[in-house]
Amino acid sequence: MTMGDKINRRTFLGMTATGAAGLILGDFIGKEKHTELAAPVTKHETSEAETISFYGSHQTGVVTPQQNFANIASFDITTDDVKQLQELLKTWTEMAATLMEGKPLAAEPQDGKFPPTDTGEQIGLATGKLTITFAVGATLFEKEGKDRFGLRARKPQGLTEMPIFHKDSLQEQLTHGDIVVQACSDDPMVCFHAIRNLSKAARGVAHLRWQQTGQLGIKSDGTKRNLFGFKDGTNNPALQDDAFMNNNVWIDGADGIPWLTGGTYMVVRRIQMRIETWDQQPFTNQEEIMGRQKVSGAPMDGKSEFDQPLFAADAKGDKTPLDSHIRLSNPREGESSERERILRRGYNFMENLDSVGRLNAGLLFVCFNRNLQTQFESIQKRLTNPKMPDKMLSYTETTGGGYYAVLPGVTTKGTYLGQHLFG
Ligand SMILES: C=CC1=C(C)c2cc3[nH]c(cc4nc(cc5[nH]c(cc1n2)c(C)c5CCC(=O)O)C(CCC(=O)O)=C4C)c(C)c3C=C
Ligand SMILES: [Fe+2]
Repeated sequence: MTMGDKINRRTFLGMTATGAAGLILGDFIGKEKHTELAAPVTKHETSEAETISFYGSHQTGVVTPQQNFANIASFDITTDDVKQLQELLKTWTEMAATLMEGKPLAAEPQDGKFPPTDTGEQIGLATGKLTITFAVGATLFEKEGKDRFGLRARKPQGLTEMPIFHKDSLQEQLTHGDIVVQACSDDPMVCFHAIRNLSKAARGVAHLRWQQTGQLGIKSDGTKRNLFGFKDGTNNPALQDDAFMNNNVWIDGADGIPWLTGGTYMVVRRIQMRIETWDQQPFTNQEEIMGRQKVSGAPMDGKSEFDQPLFAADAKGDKTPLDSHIRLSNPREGESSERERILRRGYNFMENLDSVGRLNAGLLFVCFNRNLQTQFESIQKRLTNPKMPDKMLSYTETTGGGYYAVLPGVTTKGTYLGQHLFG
């Protein structure tokens, strides 16, 4: 192929897969792509172990071992033309596959008279196991009573806008959105680059509604800690536990939403933590609030982190307070507790001071589950029950987030994210 040859989407994917050449994705949207073969580019130095394939029956970024950094961005669709929405999803599919491979979106320089296609700040960086996960909110199907894209009948019954729970302080500009994109990598620049370029490609069709970065401690072995200083994730299900994922995370034919088979539901909550107040609590109070020992992560009645706590039915001689976070999150009442279990995948956030000089920091809580109402909401309602709320609620305030349906994975090159939604 020579310079200036036209290539179609399938050729494009074939070429990026073999790393044959750099490409111009063109203006991405609304026009036929002027994908031309440009000068060969230096291949990014990415080792096999550092890149994750975009393709598969489930999207990545759910059961993928957690990378150290995240950038979650929520978009509002600004067009009411369903074709433009489909075109955006096609473009994002190609871009995500390319970005996750560690390839540039185009070989630069192109025509110097135009802005570059790829913004370039990732050049020379490894992908850091970049994953990009796409999910849709309830408003994509219906907004203010309007069937925007002819998709109303396809809305999963359980996919609502995230309700306001007791003590929530949701801010409109930090909440909901039509499509959410989660980029995770061991390099924060790579996350930013992904979101920035997806957003740039969406110009005129979708715009950013909110975005939130998050991070974990980098060089720690074992369970990472949250900003209250506790190990967070100890009793998360094992990522290799396929039986758990099939029962509690992945949506299948039995859920009666064929276009969502292979997907899951994602909950995002931007939870502000009242760090200064927490830091004044005595050590033992902190442990009683959480229901775990702070240094080791062991249960109150255990010795090491992965010991299982024993909750006595009558709470006599029981060392884990009834209103502690872990006891309310998981009362361990047999089968019903097992069915409720979720997969958590959150990150810490630390930003500038707030308007009254407090540390603006907290937990970007993310979880995945197969049923929003019988899993996440059931747990959340116990934690926020005004009769016996989670003690930790006095030190947290949720300001944003949303409910989203994670689209099934893309199995075949040439097909695109959410394709079955329109079928
Ligand atoms: C509704 C779901 C949950 C929210 C919201 C939530 C917020 C939140 N959690 C912590 C810190 C910890 N959580 C821990 C355990 C835990 N949390 C939830 C659910 C929510 N947490 C569950 C289901 C569990 C597992 C309970 C169990 O099975 O034992 C822990 C303990 C260690 C662990 O198992 O991960 C900590 C610590 C914070 C700081 C927070 C909001 C700011
Ligand atoms: Fe928790």
